[in-house]
Amino acid sequence: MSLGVGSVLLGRYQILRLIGQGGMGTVYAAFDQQLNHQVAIKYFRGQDATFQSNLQREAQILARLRHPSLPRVYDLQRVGDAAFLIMDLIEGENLDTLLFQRGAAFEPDVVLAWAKALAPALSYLHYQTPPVIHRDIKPQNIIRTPDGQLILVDFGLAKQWASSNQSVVAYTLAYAALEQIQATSPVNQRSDVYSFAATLYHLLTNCEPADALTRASSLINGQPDPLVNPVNLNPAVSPAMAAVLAQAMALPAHERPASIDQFIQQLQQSFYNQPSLMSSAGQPTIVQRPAVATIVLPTATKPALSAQQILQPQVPPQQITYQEKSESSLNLEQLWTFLMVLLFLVGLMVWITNAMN
Ligand SMILES: Nc1ncnc2c1ncn2[C@@H]1O[C@H](COP(=O)(O)OP(=O)(O)OP(=O)(O)O)[C@@H](O)[C@H]1O
Repeated sequence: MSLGVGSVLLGRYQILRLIGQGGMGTVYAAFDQQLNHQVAIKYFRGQDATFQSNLQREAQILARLRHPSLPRVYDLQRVGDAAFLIMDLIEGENLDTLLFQRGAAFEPDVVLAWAKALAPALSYLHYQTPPVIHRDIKPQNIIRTPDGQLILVDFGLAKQWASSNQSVVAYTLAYAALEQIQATSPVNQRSDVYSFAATLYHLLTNCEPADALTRASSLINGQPDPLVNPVNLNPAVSPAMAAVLAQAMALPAHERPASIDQFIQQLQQSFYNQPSLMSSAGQPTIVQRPAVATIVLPTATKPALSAQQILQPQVPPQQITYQEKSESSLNLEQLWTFLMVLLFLVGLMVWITNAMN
């Protein structure tokens, strides 16, 4: 089936351009000639009957969803072994493109604001009955619209059925949780917590995180976890924020925050309670000493320089000597004053005794 630019699909949708191609299908922008508006069409081809009926069931669930940060799904059309999902066309740039254009990591306050804007959409998916798991959260699937809104695209859709098909990769390795890659245990909202944290890690460091499979095999072979501490990649990230990300990217699912809400709460607390070594403007920030106790980096993700070492203020030895010196001279002064007062009192008593005699 030809889906060239200008061709009309299903007697109604004129293909405007190719948006992108993934493991499961191809996404096009099209013009709906019946309703006179633009849509996005995801084209799945060469799928068997089981996949098609699962896709239909899931599309029915997605069509019921209404959230300002999610595209609306309108229709699913099947032609032979191909299927077309019709949904809102989200205009704008995805965060992967924005990161590439910028060529540098985003500031923690910007990433935190984005995370807070996206979290309600993910929670909304997770609170559905049954829960809708996104399964492919990554910078490429988050679009910033021209008015600055963030929209999460490409959610859920039949990826759980695709994962049983060896020829289809229904996730993106760098952001996928271990249980999703290995298909050892059911994917749940904690799997999305992993992918969401991996996405934020990428935005905060401009580096793709080491994938869960590589990390797991390193640990099995007694090697250190290759996941680089984000503090070492971007000093504007605080050690506390890095610790929250590390926890959310824990390889065992049960060690991660139980929900997106919990993760966001922890991330927000880490941002406001624990300053980084550099302010977002690139100026050194004073690091509060008492916060050392709150830093718990899992040993698996310990950086070359531990959080404890980074936070420990380096006091030059001569300063300590100076402080010791000044303290002891203060004691001598007090002793000298005390002796003078004692001498004066003894003299006074001698004078009074003589005067009385
Ligand atoms: N409704 C939409 N509006 C605009 N762009 C979209 C929409 N849905 C998906 N996209 C974009 O289309 C591109 C390709 O998506 P696609 O889902 O094919 O790729 P993928 O996520 O890499 O792989 P997969 O097939 O495993 O989902 C992505 O960059 C995504 O941002």
